[in-house]
Amino acid sequence: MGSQPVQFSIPTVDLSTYLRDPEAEQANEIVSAIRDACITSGFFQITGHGISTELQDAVFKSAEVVFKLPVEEKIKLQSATDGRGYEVIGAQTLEVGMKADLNESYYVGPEVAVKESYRNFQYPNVWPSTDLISESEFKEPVLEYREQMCALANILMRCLAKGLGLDQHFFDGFCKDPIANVRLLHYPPQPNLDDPKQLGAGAHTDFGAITLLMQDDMGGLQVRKQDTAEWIDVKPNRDAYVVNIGDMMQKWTKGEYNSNVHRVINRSGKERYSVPFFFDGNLDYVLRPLDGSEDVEYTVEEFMKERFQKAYGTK
Ligand SMILES: O=C(O)CCC(=O)C(=O)O
Ligand SMILES: [Fe+2]
Repeated sequence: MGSQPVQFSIPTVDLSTYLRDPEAEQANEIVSAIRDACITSGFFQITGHGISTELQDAVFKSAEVVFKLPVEEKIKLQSATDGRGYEVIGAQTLEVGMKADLNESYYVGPEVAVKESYRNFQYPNVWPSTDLISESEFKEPVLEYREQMCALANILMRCLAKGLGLDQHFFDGFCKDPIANVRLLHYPPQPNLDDPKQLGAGAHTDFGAITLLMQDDMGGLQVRKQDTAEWIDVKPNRDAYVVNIGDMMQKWTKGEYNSNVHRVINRSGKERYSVPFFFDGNLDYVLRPLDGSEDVEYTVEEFMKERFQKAYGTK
């Protein structure tokens, strides 16, 4: 027991027992399966998460509706600030040396009061005119979804804390009033399946604490198995969230939890939709090394600014 090295895996874990009673004996098995995933692949899938199919369908529908708008309407939904509203196809090239990523996306954060100036990462949302898309078709389901995903992320952070041998409430302060954004993503089919330089999303790691991804049935997400340099397909499962560890959590845990490289190639011949939810914690939270070592402390805001600067030279 415990002496076998943990194998690379992307397990599917049913969270329902944990949700019913986090103190139950079986809940410990869930915590332990999630820990094994976090220390190897950095990826796992969860079913039994409690988010309704109706709400998920409504969010996928919102994505379809917004991306079907004419290009001249979509570009009006771009924001002057990063991380909100529409982003055109090819706006990002996540992997150096590759063609621009073949996706378009739309970012939604929490609603904020109108002000003269905004703090980093706390910018106002951009909404399509209600002449184009009604609030009940877009704004309402996406905001409701964001709320529910925050609650689910909070629960997962408790599992992650337990998996590190910490009190389950250890991350509660980090989770309060978090920077947490929904990204609606649309990947057109690859025009040329033999072009190795064209990816839907180039190889990258996520920046924040954890990402919870809802994906359709098309497939295309791949995770890097570092020891063999293989790309492992993440099996699409409409009922599951793909959860992965981000760079902030990797650094915070001194590498115990793994922020792994992943990419997307839409080989399905059809449109692919996915909806990552990036959970990055409270901007003012001070990240202290979990092993109690005397490293410098830094806030979530400082970490995220530095990470964005490294990737895009902005902020
Ligand atoms: O669309 C996907 O499956 C993954 C998207 C992703 O990795 C990201 O947006 O960071
Ligand atoms: Fe990602």
